[in-house]
Amino acid sequence: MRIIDICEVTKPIASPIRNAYIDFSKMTASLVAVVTDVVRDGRRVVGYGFNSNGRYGQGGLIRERFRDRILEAAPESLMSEAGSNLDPHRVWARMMANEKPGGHGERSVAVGTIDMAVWDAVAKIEGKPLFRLLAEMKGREANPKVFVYAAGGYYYPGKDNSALRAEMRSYLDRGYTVVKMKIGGASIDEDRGRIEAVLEEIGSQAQLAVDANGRFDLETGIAYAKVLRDYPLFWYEEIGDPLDYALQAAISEFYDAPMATGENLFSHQDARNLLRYGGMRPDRDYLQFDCALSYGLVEYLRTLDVLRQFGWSPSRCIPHGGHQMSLNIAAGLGLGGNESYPDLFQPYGGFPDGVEVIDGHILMPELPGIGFEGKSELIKVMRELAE
Ligand SMILES: O=C([O-])CC(=O)C(=O)O
Ligand SMILES: [Mg+2]
Repeated sequence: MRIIDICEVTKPIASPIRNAYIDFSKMTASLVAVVTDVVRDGRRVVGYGFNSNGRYGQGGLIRERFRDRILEAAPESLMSEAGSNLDPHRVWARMMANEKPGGHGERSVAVGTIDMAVWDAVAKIEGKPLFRLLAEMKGREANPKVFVYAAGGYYYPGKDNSALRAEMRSYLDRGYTVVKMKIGGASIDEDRGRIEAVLEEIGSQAQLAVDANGRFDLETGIAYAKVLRDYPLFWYEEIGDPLDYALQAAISEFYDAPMATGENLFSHQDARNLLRYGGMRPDRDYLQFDCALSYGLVEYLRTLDVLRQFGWSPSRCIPHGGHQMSLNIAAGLGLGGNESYPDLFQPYGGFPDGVEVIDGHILMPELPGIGFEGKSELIKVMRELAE
């Protein structure tokens, strides 16, 4: 068997929203297909992947470097020992040949996107859901019930507190028990009003997480911590620059309740530095590394090894990104859950058709691969690329 082609297309996922750092008016994502010569159920096996929101499409890097490295490799050098499937670790090593360490830039997004497609193909060739394959690989029991929370609460032109409340209410109506909103894109007084409006709306039906998207300096992060600690928040997310571990550690002196960060750390080395120097607490804080932005699942497995070395449980991980890849990792490897954007970044995010959120959890359907074939709007776009 072999990979016969790798296709990429850069697609818009633009919307008029903004967080404290960026707007999404020009946001794009790369969609990738890894085309194999394997046939299952009368159909060519094609693995699909895409990067999650927040970083832009990576067509340049994919087409100029990573695609060709894979296609130029001897097919048997990318296969498992048994020769019956691709070995994602070997494909990964091939992609990263002649790449220096450190300074991860956005090549981690390009590699993560292709890596997602490789895992999708591998699980389809095995004829199993990826989460079942991952659990088998690690000798553990899969748990198809996954916690998900609703991310939104963006700043939006003309959006007032009643619109924000209505948005959050709609998430509760759809079964979510944790909702997230943005902070740091307005004055602290305005944000306080927004938070109080949402807390009044959700009452005891749900919990609220807030996300500063790395906007704050130490002084502002502490000022917000002093306001936020009066509320029963689910977490206080990405307070300062993602690579400023000393800032993260300093905030923990002002904020006892859970904090979350990691969506902009793109390697297991960066994750290790966060755990070494960031003052994050394994009994309450959350880690949001997103494989689709950070060299894929091959690298995420290394990150999970780092967590173990530092005494962290995988259940403290609730990845950023709202994609089905992380749902599979959560169900297969025991993560604490996954993000979800009920109204954004479609058709890429979300769940297979018919999957409902009940009491803050979904049940993974038994679909081969990552499960994209179960989401009709998504698979339609994917097949336009390669089938
Ligand atoms: O607004 C964004 O860039 C997305 C984000 O931080 C999140 O989902 O946590
Ligand atoms: Mg975030």
